[in-house]
Amino acid sequence: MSGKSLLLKVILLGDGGVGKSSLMNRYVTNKFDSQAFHTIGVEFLNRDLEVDGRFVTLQIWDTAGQERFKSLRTPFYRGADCCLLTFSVDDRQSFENLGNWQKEFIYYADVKDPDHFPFVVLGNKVDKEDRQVTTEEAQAWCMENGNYPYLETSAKDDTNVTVAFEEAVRQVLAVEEQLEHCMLGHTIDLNSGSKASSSCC
Ligand SMILES: Nc1nc2c(ncn2[C@@H]2O[C@H](COP(=O)(O)OP(=O)(O)OP(=O)(O)O)[C@@H](O)[C@H]2O)c(=O)[nH]1
Repeated sequence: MSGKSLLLKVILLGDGGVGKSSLMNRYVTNKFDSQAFHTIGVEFLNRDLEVDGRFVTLQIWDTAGQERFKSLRTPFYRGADCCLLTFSVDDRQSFENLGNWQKEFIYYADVKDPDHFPFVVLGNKVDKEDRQVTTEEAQAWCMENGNYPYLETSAKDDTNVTVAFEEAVRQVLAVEEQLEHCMLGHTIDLNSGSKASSSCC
């Protein structure tokens, strides 16, 4: 891949066993392990991609979802450009815990402007038949909690996995573009001597 690449850090958060490591491994190595072990602390893998003409190196951080590993994962939240809040559609509790993961991330990543931070929500394991969370209620949660994009994935079947990581990149690029737009607006307004409009930043 040629051209200057933008390094983006995305982080996968969610309950233990929802499939975070499996999503990362499917995306980066195109492999799936039906006997995957729980993650201890954090792990990361890189993948280069091109989204809408931008070259990006995606650094994907996979965290341990089990509560006992909280102190090992939270120091790695800072500097993340996007957070993928993940639950498993066959595990209602993992869906109900999404709000806790969102709060934990905002606190430990020290997000200054949570309303504009790019979160993406993933409902994983859609290949399973014993579903406990409907698409509609997951979409409703996303609407109510920040109007986040929602994608249903399967690391096992490779459903929407690439789409999910590309969506994370698009969300980050959109925020970046908005910031650039606002800064440009301020510059123009400052040059013309008028008060800068703050409608978008
Ligand atoms: N059927 C199905 N099983 C999956 C899928 N994704 C992951 N699994 C299985 O679910 C189990 C847990 O997957 P992991 O990827 O280790 O889950 P995790 O969220 O990383 O778990 P922690 O490391 O404990 O936080 C493993 O047995 C996986 O094989 C999926 O899309 N479909």
